[in-house]
This record gives sequence, C-alpha cells and structure tokens, in this order.
Amino acid sequence: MIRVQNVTGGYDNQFLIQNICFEVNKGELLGVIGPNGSGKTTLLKMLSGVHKVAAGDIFIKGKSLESFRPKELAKVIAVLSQHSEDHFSYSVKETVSLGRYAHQKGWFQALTDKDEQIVAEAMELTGISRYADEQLQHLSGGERQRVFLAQALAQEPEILLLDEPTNHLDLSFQKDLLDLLQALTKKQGLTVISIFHDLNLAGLYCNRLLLMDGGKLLKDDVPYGVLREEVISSVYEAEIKKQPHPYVPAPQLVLLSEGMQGESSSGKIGAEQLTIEKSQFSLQSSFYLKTISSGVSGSGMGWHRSFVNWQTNESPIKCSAEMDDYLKAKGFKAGETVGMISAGKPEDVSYALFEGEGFSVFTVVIADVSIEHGINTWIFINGMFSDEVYIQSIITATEAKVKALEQFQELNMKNECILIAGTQQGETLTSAARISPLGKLISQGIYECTTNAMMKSLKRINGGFC
Ligand SMILES: Nc1ncnc2c1ncn2[C@@H]1O[C@H](COP(=O)(O)OP(=O)(O)OP(=O)(O)O)[C@@H](O)[C@H]1O
Repeated sequence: MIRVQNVTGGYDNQFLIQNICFEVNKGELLGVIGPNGSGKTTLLKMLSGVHKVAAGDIFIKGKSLESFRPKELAKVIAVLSQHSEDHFSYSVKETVSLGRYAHQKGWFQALTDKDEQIVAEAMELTGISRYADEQLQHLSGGERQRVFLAQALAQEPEILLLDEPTNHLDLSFQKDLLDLLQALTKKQGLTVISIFHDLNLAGLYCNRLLLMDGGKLLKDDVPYGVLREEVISSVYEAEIKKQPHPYVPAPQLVLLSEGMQGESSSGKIGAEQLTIEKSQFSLQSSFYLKTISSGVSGSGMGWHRSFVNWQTNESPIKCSAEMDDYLKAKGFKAGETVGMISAGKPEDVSYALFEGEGFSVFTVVIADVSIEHGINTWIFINGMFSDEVYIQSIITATEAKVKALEQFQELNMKNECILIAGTQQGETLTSAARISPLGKLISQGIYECTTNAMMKSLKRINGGFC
C-alpha cells in the first residue's frame, strides 16, 4: 500500500529525516514512536505530501506520491493532524461534511444523499451525532478531536494518517478511538499510520512499530521487538521496566522514578510486625512489598503491605466473597492486603526469622488437620530480587513443605496457599534454588515452621499427643 524508499528531508536544507525505508501493507495499524523532535510529524507530513522529500521516493498504491493531484490524493489519504485549529465557526456537521470535498465534483456543491449518509455514519462511529448542530468552538478539546476524526473518516480514505490521535481524549475515548481504528483496519482494510507518545497504547493496538530517533529509523518490528527495556531506556533516556499485559500478549512499559521507595520506607520484616489475635494473625508493614500469592484476596503479583490470615471453618472458595468485607471490618484496605483463610487457630501459627549474609527470610506457617486440612505459608524475604527468584522461591518452599509433611504422612492437604513477599531493598539475590544461600534459608525456614505448625495442630486435635 505504501513504500518509503530512501527518504531524506527536513527544513531549510537541514536534513532531519535520513535515508528512511519501510513498507506498509493494506489493513495494517502501524505505530510511529520516538522522543520529542525525532522527526515523527515530519515523516507523517512527507507521507501526506504536505512536506516535500529532498531525496528518495514515496509510493502510494504503486504510484509515486508526487504524481498524485491533490483531490486524487485526498480520496486515498486522510490526515488527522496534531493541532487541528478551527478558525471558522463551523458547526460540527459542517466540519465533518468538509471531509466529502474530495468526492464532490466542483466547489460549493450541495451534499448528495450518499454524502449525507456517509457524514452521518462518520459522526455515529465517533460518537458525536448529538453535537451535530453545535458550533465547533463550543466543544472541548477531546470532542473536537473526535469531530476531526469523523471528518477524516467521511473522506472515505484508504490510508489514514494520525498525529497523536489520543491527545486530549480521556481513557474511555482513547479506548473507543483505538478500538474503532482497529476494527476499521480489520473489517474494511483501512491502512492506519499513527504517531503515539503512549508506548503502551502503541504496543497494545499496533501490528508493527517504527521507532524514530534523531531523524533515523531505529527499529521496524512487531511491538515485542521494539518495546524492549534496553532499547526504550536508551532512546528515551529514562529507566524503564517491561511487564506483560495481564490479558493479551502486548508488552507494557513502566517508568521508574528516582527514589521510588524513599528513605522512610526502608525496613526489615520480622516477628515485630506480626500480630496474633483471636480470629486472625496479621503482619503489617510500613512500606509496600512486592508479592506473589495464591491468597483468597490480593492473589497473583502485586504490591501489598498488609497480610492477614483469617481463622474460619469455612472453605476458602466459600469465603472469597466475604474476605473483602472481613478485611474492611478489621480496618484493612482490600487493595493493599493479601488475605488468606485457615481453620487453624491463630495461636498455633509457627514463625521464625533466618539470617543470611546481607539478607534474611521470615517464614510464617499455619496448619490445620482438624477440619479443612490446609496449610498456609508466608515467606518474607528481606532483599532485592527478580521475578525468576520469586518462582524459584515457590519451588524451593514447596519441596521443603512436602518433605516436612512426609513426617506426618499428611500429604493430602485440601487447601494450600503460599505468599512470597520481597522488600526489594538491600542485597541483590540472584537465586532461590535449593542450594543457593537464599534457597537454603527458605528450605530451613519452611521445613522447621511447617513441622512445628503441624505438631501444634495435631496436638490440638489429639489432646496433647502428636
Ligand atoms: N517548520 C519547521 N521548520 C523548521 N524546523 C522544524 C519545522 N517543523 C519541525 N521542525 C524541527 O524538526 C525537528 C523534528 O520535528 P518533528 O515535529 O518532526 O518531531 P516529532 O518527533 O514529531 O516531535 P514531537 O514528539 O515533539 O511532536 C524538530 O527539531 C523541530 O524543531
């Protein structure tokens, strides 16, 4: 659909865009990303024919861009530019109708029935029908953005060029606009090239991304190939971390600010923060810990600072709906709490701190072999470590737990939950495999605490005999 061949150009004979080559296929949603001043808008202006190239060629549907007459080009390419300004007090419908200009025979032609229908459809698609008779200048920035998008769609282009289309739009309209563009590319074969500043939106919606830097095309690849920590951190000169989107295979990048956890948030997790009460035991941290857990609430990966084990004879599945109410009633905030359930008596919880060189592990285990047959395991690691180490910690802890349970021939636990919580401060720990320093402490802590917790639970039901 579009072929850009060795394109070079810029302003006042200064060549900003340097020898750029890429192709865009029909129905693609191509994102253009790059820091401020990297040449994205200039490239888009070249593609729309507004800015002449100094060298190289641009082909649209196999034909040189230069050979298109303006009206002919407007039937193929529509542009939604970054700062659409309204010098005239047109109504919304009149503004959208201007998109039909390229399809009209002469100047100031009345709209045909077909034009009217296309304008109405474009307004409907962009959700602006109710503003049809409003003056453009009375609309908000986001509403105007949608009017100009409707105008571009009314042009019935085969190629749509957009410069930061989500500018001024709130979250819900950003989603609506990008969902619409995605649907138009898939269902109608519209080809879209859009500049994005929001890299996560670009990664989520685009088939392919072009990364520009200093007028050069640095990357032309699928989002996973472009949105890489080392690439984006270096081009944008900002510390970035990548994480997976929770539902779709799109990379999501998060910005790291300096001193995120701050001085006041440093600390160590141990028995001082553990409180044992009649219906629960809980651990309250003054700062957030990075967690992975299979808790009734706060499960998966996250950041939490309250950890609660509620003693109830009900099963975790039955109680999941009530967990939030319980936490709220007890003064815990659901969003920052990992909550678990156990029939084990809180006073039977077994816990211990194990010190390593520059790090420590605090393990907490509650077991119940009277009612539900369950065991909950908490592991707090005072150290800095990666997601891989979280996974290794679960493996190592599970191996130690099974070994401890073998002593009691009690391997058929019905309910088992685990929490690994890291302070992400201090010493960097590279492994939690069984033979690593961290793995050894986890194994020791879980083996000892599980053994103690089991003995306490058995003692309770056997009236003092294990
Ligand atoms: N009309 C112009 N005359 C001279 N220089 C210009 C003109 N328009 C842009 N430039 C310069 O060209 C460079 C690239 O601008 P461009 O707008 O293409 O970058 P961009 O990547 O779109 O930036 P942003 O993300 O800030 O929108 C900038 O340094 C800018 O100052």
